[in-house]
Amino acid sequence: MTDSEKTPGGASGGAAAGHPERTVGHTGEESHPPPPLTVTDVTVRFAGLTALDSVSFTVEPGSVHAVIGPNGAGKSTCFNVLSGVYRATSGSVRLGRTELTGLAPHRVAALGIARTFQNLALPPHATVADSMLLGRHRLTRAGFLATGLRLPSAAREAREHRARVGEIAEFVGLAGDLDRPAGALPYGKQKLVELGRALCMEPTVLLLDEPVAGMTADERRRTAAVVAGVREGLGISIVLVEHDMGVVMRLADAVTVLDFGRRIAGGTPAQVQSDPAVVRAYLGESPQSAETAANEEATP
Ligand SMILES: Nc1ncnc2c1ncn2[C@@H]1O[C@H](COP(=O)(O)OP(=O)(O)OP(=O)(O)O)[C@@H](O)[C@H]1O
Repeated sequence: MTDSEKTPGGASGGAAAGHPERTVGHTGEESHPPPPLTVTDVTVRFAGLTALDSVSFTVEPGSVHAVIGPNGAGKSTCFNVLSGVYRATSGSVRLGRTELTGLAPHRVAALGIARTFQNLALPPHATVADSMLLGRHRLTRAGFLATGLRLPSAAREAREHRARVGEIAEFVGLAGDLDRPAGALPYGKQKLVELGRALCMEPTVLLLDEPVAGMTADERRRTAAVVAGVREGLGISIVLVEHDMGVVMRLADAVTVLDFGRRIAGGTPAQVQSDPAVVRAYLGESPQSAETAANEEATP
């Protein structure tokens, strides 16, 4: 991956111009590298079917970690365990020293793990700004009463949140769309609104569920550039479940490969790309042709 590919506004993207300063969070405090996200021996069983079988991997701080595998490999199950939607039958998921296993999704989110959805989950008539403001909910300090009574403190806080939404909108390339209904935007931009809403939570870990699924080639490139920019500019750890091998190869620092619920390989994109077990399971081709195919997909 070249530097330009990693940066929004670079050759492959042109998505976003301004990075919000990494040190300027909603609190104005200095941000620290996120703790590692450690998945240890996670098993998930559904009525006799083992969807995940003792899977372990670590998402290193500030890295993009892709989870890939053929259909039914267990990627979505893994994603759902990380976001708290599914409870692991056994094993553990930790953010630093904090155990996440068994926490409800809103508790996981409150710990700074934001997610996007494979299918769009935007309020249909809300503007882009209001949709993104939803992501600020957990950071809102003014209580119901202060907001309802329109106290100056609540008004000031609301202004600060809107300003931050503006910065993040610029970062993901939506600055010109803030007042438009999110539902009226092209699909690729709606997905960026979702990404922006997740970033508005000021997460330390971002879980992306097939972020480029259903996009045109141009939208894929723009979105990949934004994701690369998030990693570069904000230092957030990113877990990426994605079918598009080109995007995975371009964005990921590390890849975990699942097949029939088992982790069959892990390493850098180059390592897994030439791993015979991966080629057999995932690509079903000879290592030579698999590598060629992935390289071709990675070429914009
Ligand atoms: N809620 C559930 N109840 C029963 N079985 C499930 C459930 N969710 C997933 N499975 C099964 O677990 C296995 C793994 O599914 P999962 O959706 O995690 O795979 P995946 O890698 O995300 O597949 P795809 O790429 O097709 O989305 C599959 O056999 C699937 O049918």
